[in-house]
Amino acid sequence: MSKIAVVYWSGTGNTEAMANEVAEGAKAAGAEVDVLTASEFGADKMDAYDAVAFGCPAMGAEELEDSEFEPMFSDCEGKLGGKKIALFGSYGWGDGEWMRTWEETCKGDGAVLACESVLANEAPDDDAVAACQALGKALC
Ligand SMILES: Cc1cc2nc3c(=O)[nH]c(=O)nc-3n(C[C@H](O)[C@H](O)[C@H](O)COP(=O)(O)O)c2cc1C
Repeated sequence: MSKIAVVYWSGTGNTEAMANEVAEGAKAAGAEVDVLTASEFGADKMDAYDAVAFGCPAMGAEELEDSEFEPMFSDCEGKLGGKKIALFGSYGWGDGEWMRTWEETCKGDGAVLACESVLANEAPDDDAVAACQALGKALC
């Protein structure tokens, strides 16, 4: 059974809702899943998981949330080489630039992106919910 971490930051609940759907998808595919906030995770926990889903909304000016998520994620970057991961997050008025930048960072770190990243405009709609569940399954 694969062990998967779903690690997220969410200010108003949209990315949290996505995280819970990712977890449901992974559990339905038979994985053991831990859902953790950014402050509960760090590089020291990476080796305990076969795969990690990272979720963060677009914040700042098309950036990762900078007080909790970005420091945690930077800490994990040294452990991303060869690691199976997937990215998700909610956004508002932008065009997804934060996610494209984030994907490039992960590729540069040598991470193995298990599937397309999932973006939701504000609260996840039915399509985004289904895509989050599929993302969870893809990590198994
Ligand atoms: C401080 C702040 C900065 C934001 N910056 C962006 C941005 O650069 N691009 C964008 O598309 N949305 C931006 N948003 C909108 C959020 O990404 C959007 O509301 C998202 O659904 C929040 O997700 P959450 O509920 O998981 O916190 C910003 C929101 C806040 C509060």
